[in-house]
Amino acid sequence: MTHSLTIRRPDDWHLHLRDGAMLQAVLPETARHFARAIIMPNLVPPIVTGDHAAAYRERILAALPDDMTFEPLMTLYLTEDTDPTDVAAAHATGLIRAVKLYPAGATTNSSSGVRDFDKVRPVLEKMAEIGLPLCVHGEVTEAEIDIFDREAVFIDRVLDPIRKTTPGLRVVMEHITTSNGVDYVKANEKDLGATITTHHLIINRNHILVGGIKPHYYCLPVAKREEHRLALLTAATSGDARFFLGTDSAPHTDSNKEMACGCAGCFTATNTMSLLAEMFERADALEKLEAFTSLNGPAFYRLPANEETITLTKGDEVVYPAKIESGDGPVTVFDPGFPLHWRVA
Ligand SMILES: NC(=O)N[C@@H](CC(=O)O)C(=O)O
Ligand SMILES: [Zn+2]
Ligand SMILES: [Zn+2]
Repeated sequence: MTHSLTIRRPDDWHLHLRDGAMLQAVLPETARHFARAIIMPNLVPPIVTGDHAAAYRERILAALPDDMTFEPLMTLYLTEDTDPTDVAAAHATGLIRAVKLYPAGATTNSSSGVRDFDKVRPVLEKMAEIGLPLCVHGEVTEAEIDIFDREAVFIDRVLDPIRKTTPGLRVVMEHITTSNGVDYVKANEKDLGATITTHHLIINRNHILVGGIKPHYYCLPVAKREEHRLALLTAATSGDARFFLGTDSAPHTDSNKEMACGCAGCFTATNTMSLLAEMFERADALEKLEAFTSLNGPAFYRLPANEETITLTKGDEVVYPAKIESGDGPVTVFDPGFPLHWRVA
């Protein structure tokens, strides 16, 4: 039995750091283990220009504790007014690594997102030309579509048409939650990858709803049936280079989660590596953990894998805080409902 595992230092290909007091509180939780992260641009107001991204990057670096190293990989929030020239310029200097597509109204702070996909065609064409990936929150927003079907319908009605009309566009399907997402990625050899979150490997929709509503398990896209969780676990532990970790660690204060209309998002930055080691061990796939957390993502983003390593060891139960404090109030750390024994040494 393996009790120690050394892997290249991981990266997080989908992360919410927020700003101000919350940024200050959550950044060390990620930087403790992760070398780099793709930083989501859904602030209020969103990060829509290269200038915004440069200023936000400086705020992140200023919030980083002196004894930590971490590289924020910036993104721009795609709107119907996004200027292809600004995108290309921010990409040319290495400032941004992706552009993020939120269908308007799909998730937290997405009201400035895209309503008419034809309006963003010039940006997408420019991105295809320069090889800049599009990260996609893949859910339709039509009121008549059941929330549990929104990812599958998005693939058919929005994503596949966009990919067909924009050949060469490199796409990351963010936080996939269904076997439909897994199958779509597998059916497309080129220019397509997907991030999978830590929590979607662990919970299904029963965890949210059975025995009382659990606001800290509510995120978007919402967790689906068990068969979908199993499809995600199989994809993540397969070693297939098209699947990589994007935690989607999304802090909200407890007062914003535990209310009549609670915010969507699970905060997993603190214990993600312990959670993943546990899930990969249960799947008898610890040897595939490094591909998922540390190799497949850099390969997709055409960046070198990290040279540093981390060592995970298995031992006594891992003690982690139930909540972290932020200047805005406490933030509950994702609790899988079972004890963890793997820790980063
Ligand atoms: N995943 C979530 O449930 N929430 C994210 C937004 C997102 O990634 O969709 C957030 O910003 O809180
Ligand atoms: Zn999202
Ligand atoms: Zn997210």
